[in-house]
Amino acid sequence: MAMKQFKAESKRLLDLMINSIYTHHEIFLRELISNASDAIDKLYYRTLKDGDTGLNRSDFSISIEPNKEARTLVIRDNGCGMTKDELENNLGVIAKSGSLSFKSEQEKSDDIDIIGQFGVGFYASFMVSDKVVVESRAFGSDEAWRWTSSGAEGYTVDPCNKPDHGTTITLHLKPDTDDEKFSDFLEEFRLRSLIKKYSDYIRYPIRMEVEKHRLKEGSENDYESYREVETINSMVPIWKKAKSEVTDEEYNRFYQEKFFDWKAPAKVIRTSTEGTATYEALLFIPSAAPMDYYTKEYEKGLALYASGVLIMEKCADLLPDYFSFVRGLVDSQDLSLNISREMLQHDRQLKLIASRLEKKIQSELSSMLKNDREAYESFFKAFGLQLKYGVYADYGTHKDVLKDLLLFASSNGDHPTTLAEYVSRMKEGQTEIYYACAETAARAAMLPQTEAVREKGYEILYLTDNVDEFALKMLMTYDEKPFKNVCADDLDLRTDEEKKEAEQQLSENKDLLAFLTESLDGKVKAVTLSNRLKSHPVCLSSEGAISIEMEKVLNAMPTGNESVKAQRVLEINASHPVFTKLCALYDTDKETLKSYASLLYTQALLIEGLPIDDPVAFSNEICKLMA
Ligand SMILES: Nc1ncnc2c1ncn2[C@@H]1O[C@H](COP(=O)(O)OP(=O)(O)OP(=O)(O)O)[C@@H](O)[C@H]1O
Repeated sequence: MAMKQFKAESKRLLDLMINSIYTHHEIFLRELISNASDAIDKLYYRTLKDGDTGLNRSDFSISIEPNKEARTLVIRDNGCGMTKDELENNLGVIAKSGSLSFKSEQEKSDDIDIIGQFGVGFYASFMVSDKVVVESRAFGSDEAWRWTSSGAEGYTVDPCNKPDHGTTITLHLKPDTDDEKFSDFLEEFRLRSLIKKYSDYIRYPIRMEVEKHRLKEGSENDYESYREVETINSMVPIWKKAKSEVTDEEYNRFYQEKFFDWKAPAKVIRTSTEGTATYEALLFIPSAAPMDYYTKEYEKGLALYASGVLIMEKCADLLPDYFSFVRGLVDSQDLSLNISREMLQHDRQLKLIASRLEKKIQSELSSMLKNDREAYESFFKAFGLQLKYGVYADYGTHKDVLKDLLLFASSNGDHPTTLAEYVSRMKEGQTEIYYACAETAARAAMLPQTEAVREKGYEILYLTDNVDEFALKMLMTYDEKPFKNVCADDLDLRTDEEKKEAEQQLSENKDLLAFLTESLDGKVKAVTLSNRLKSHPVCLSSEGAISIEMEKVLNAMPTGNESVKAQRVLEINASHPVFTKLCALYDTDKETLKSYASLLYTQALLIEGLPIDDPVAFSNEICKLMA
């Protein structure tokens, strides 16, 4: 058959594999064994479900056959096999083509990352081979096909003879170089250790002919060697092994291989129950968010096994959205193999398992927060946003699960705080939990409105994510203490005496303030004297439920319309020299006063990080003053 070309993306990946400077060439074997195991899974699943294959579990196996003379390594399985079309579609096009597109063009030389982050699967064979031959016969088909490729220039597919169903992959190993002896991959010892290292938990026997020794018949000390096929892997899935038998390293490796993460997980959770719902679960909290985590490409879910047989790769119903970062699997004997996706959604057992897992994840995170603060803070950096969305979502239904897992920056120091810690530090007489919103904690700290609160010795939470204030609004209170935005117009920290004094000042300046309000022509609801400003001349506050920060967030949403507006109030500091000036102008020069009102309002907008209506006019006004 004529040579066919690889699809562009596949060719790119293939080039990377062939010229790989990646040091872990050995992973090719793990990839091919995993594929073989997946292919057997498919056929075994069909065997259990339909019972029409005439096969038993004990019929399935994977075999590894090194041949030093021919310099080939064969990986053989009796799984589902591939039709001609499947051979072309599966091996001519990279399955996870999406993974590659995450990497931008300029980064593509960094092949270590790509290999580490995404399973490269079948193409890994080209890291060690200069020619790969795949012979396959789909179960139930009477034809077999041979796919051959010597690398990036393309591949051919021809008919071949293959008596049994399944797939046989023959790797023609590259010649040895000074840096790497590819012929090592034909050594029994090396192959055995690779199988143990990477594929021990594969649930089908991985067989290899090995050299053994025994006493010669009739002799007492004369040994002879002989060859025998041996099962190399222990076959017990990692989640079925006794906890004491599995090392942290093994869990990490399992996680990294199964979920294509180049970092070890932040936490491994192993849990099982018996009774109304019997299951074993092995869960992982990743230490960093995958690149697609905060996009709609990311799919949450846990792998679901029924008595050790994989029935679904990603069962979304097992995880609430706010814990969507958790990866792992659940194996339960209560589930039927025949269960469909739709039925699963209504399955009581599954609901029960999901709710237990939710509690378990919550309690593990709490204990991490308590016992390993550093790890928790780095977890929260990666996934805290998801937890905060969780508080806000579904009308706050899940707030009790999540409220003690939240962290916020605060005026208390460089480390983020929990709400409970904040409350424990509240001063006598403090009744509210104060917060300020801005793009960064540093900017929040600079807001003029924070000054008076800090001066009282009250701590302030600095909210820097868009969702933060919405989440706090959903919580309403923590430990019965209401949350209070330092920019809210009804924040009042004054003593009765101070209040009285201020009231008098307000009535004395009534006309001036009314004039300023009017001259701002609807831009603010009112201009008033501030009860919170200390050294700054002006600030904006908001009246009612929508804060200025919420207005910003809502209007920035793609679906937002500009009609959501906070009720703005311009506050002026009566102790500031600028105010004295305003009073004087009111009596002598109302035109200049009008322009000052506009300047002060624009300054307040800038301080809040809000866009100004007419930057050119603002600049002209300033220049006029300077000249
Ligand atoms: N031994 C095999 N038997 C049957 N089908 C196979 C075999 N090896 C590979 N395939 C098919 O080829 C496809 C591509 O394999 P490849 O290893 O490149 O990607 P993958 O297994 O889908 O992804 P990954 O290895 O990254 O999990 C597989 O999805 C599978 O359909």
